[in-house]
Amino acid sequence: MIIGLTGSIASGKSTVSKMLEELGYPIIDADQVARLVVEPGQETLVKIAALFGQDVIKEDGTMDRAKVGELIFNDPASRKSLNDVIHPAIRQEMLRQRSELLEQGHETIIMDIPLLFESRLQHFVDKILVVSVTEENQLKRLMERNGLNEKEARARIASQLPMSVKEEGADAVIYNNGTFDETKWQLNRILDNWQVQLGRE
Ligand SMILES: CC(C)(COP(=O)(O)OP(=O)(O)OC[C@H]1O[C@@H](n2cnc3c(N)ncnc32)[C@H](O)[C@@H]1O)[C@@H](O)C(=O)NCCC(=O)NCCS
Ligand SMILES: Nc1ncnc2c1ncn2[C@@H]1O[C@H](COP(=O)(O)OP(=O)(O)OP(=O)(O)O)[C@@H](O)[C@H]1O
Repeated sequence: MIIGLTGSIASGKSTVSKMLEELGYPIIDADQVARLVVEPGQETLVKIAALFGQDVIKEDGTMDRAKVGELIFNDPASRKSLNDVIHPAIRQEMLRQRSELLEQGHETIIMDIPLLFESRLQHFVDKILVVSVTEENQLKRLMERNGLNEKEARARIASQLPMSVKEEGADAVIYNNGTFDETKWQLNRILDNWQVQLGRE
């Protein structure tokens, strides 16, 4: 079974993904893949520099994530241009990792994809698990974690589909507003319900 783990920015996907990893499930992390495909020497990074200018490449040849973030979270047209260049590369690498894990005999694979709904990738997965959070907690956690002011944090939240739309498309929802233990308890209950097998035991 391929489980798609998604939610909104700072809703707690990485937190839940870590819990799943501790339980022994293999994880494909789209945010990590997004970093891989822009490493120095990658064609995608050259395309991004052509889009936004050499200014977004740091002296050591890596992408200036803060600069690109500032551009794309404040301007839908830039966001679309970046997505058009980077998403095909991310999709290709995620599918490669998925095949590799299936070949290794894993029965359950977690694909942590923040933009699963925005990019219409529902067909990549068998079940969709959404990590939800109230807007108040989301804003507070995002500002704290990324050191953003309220305006910057709101711009990032607004760059994604509303939480309610994602909940509607979910097979199960984790409400991540309480303690970490409460979140873990909800996760375990969902895995029991779905009768998820680890495989390779
Ligand atoms: C814009 C970038 C450079 C900012 O990097 P930064 O290190 O500050 O953030 P990070 O990569 O950890 O992403 C944090 C979160 O931002 C949100 N986010 C990232 N990219 C996008 C996007 N194009 N549209 C909407 N939300 C996004 C996601 O919820 C993600 O989990 C980076 O997010 C990026 O390369 N984005 C494009 C690739 C992408 O769409 N990634 C999302 C998963 S496929
Ligand atoms: N139940 C919780 N109680 C308190 N803080 C939490 C809880 N869950 C997550 N957090 C904190 O909120 C922040 C966002 O969580 P996390 O990084 O897991 O979100 P995410 O959905 O993976 O974010 P992104 O989309 O930006 O990658 C982190 O600093 C995390 O430690």
